[in-house]
Amino acid sequence: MSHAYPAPAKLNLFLHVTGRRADGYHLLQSVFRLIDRSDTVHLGLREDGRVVREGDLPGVPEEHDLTVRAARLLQAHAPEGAGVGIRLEKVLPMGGGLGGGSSDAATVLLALNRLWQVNLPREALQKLALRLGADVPVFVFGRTAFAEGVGEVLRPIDVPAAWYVVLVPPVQVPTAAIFAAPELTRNTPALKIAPFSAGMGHNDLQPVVVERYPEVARHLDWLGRFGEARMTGSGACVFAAFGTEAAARDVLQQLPATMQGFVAQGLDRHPLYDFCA
Ligand SMILES: C[C@@](CO)(OP(=O)(O)O)[C@H](O)COP(=O)(O)OP(=O)(O)OC[C@H]1O[C@@H](n2ccc(N)nc2=O)[C@H](O)[C@@H]1O
Ligand SMILES: Nc1ncnc2c1ncn2[C@@H]1O[C@H](COP(=O)(O)OP(=O)(O)O)[C@@H](O)[C@H]1O
Repeated sequence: MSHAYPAPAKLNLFLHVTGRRADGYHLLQSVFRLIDRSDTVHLGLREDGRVVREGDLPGVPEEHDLTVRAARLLQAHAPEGAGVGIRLEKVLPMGGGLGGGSSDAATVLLALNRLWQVNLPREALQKLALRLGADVPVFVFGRTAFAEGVGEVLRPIDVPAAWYVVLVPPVQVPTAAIFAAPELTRNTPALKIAPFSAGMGHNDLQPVVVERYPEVARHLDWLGRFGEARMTGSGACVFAAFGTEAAARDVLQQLPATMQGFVAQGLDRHPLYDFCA
């Protein structure tokens, strides 16, 4: 018997690169907003101590799959014999800046924390999450967050209710290559945490991606006719915020046949928020 758990996407409402650590990782400031567009992670408990991926994820071998790695990390804290079969229903585009793979991994941590009765507190689970990637802790944190460090220093922040039009350009952007670009601005002055306001900040990765991926530029230009259009994370997806669902749907309806997109609502809480204390 397997159970289904949602893994929601995120948007970076802004993303500033404020510096670089000695190990090459970049220091960021960002507001992460979860949205109600999700992958689904199916988990079936096993008692033979094995973590098994069921089904294929094109381009991602089982040993690299963040969900498999997440389960194996948590196993160190689980009772003898705890195992799981993992099947993913992907909706979120890979390499889209929506954090799908990271969210899948966080969902595995949150769900197995309960199913295996590991009961780690949230902070400990966030530390494990960081070992999987800079983007994983925020999904365990589970609330709209002002992020610093490499994305792991998280504080809750209030953001007004919003509906987002998200466009999915038909390209995958490799995160590491964008951070490594010589022309990337790495010295945006650090902000003090302040009340969030619409249109606040910018995305330092955006000009680098726009220059290299004309499709991202084309999608930004189109969406920019209806609101402030911005890229999330290292792209390729772009979004704009609207005050009502009707306004967002009206824009999506006008999307040309050569583009793909969806409407999603901002979430104040991860659907599995209560899975850890
Ligand atoms: C840019 C962001 C913004 O939320 O999102 P995505 O576009 O990936 O969704 C994240 O910082 C991405 O986090 P994540 O996708 O987990 O990245 P990781 O696997 O940890 O790192 C991939 C590579 O990107 C570079 N990297 C990543 C994060 C960071 N703060 N500085 C970096 O320089 C490093 O070269 C690293 O090897
Ligand atoms: N379970 C997974 N789902 C998606 N991608 C994964 C997964 N495990 C590892 N990856 C790798 O992580 C990369 C980034 O994926 P993802 O988090 O979906 O996008 P992004 O980081 O751009 O938001 C993928 O291109 C893929 O190689």
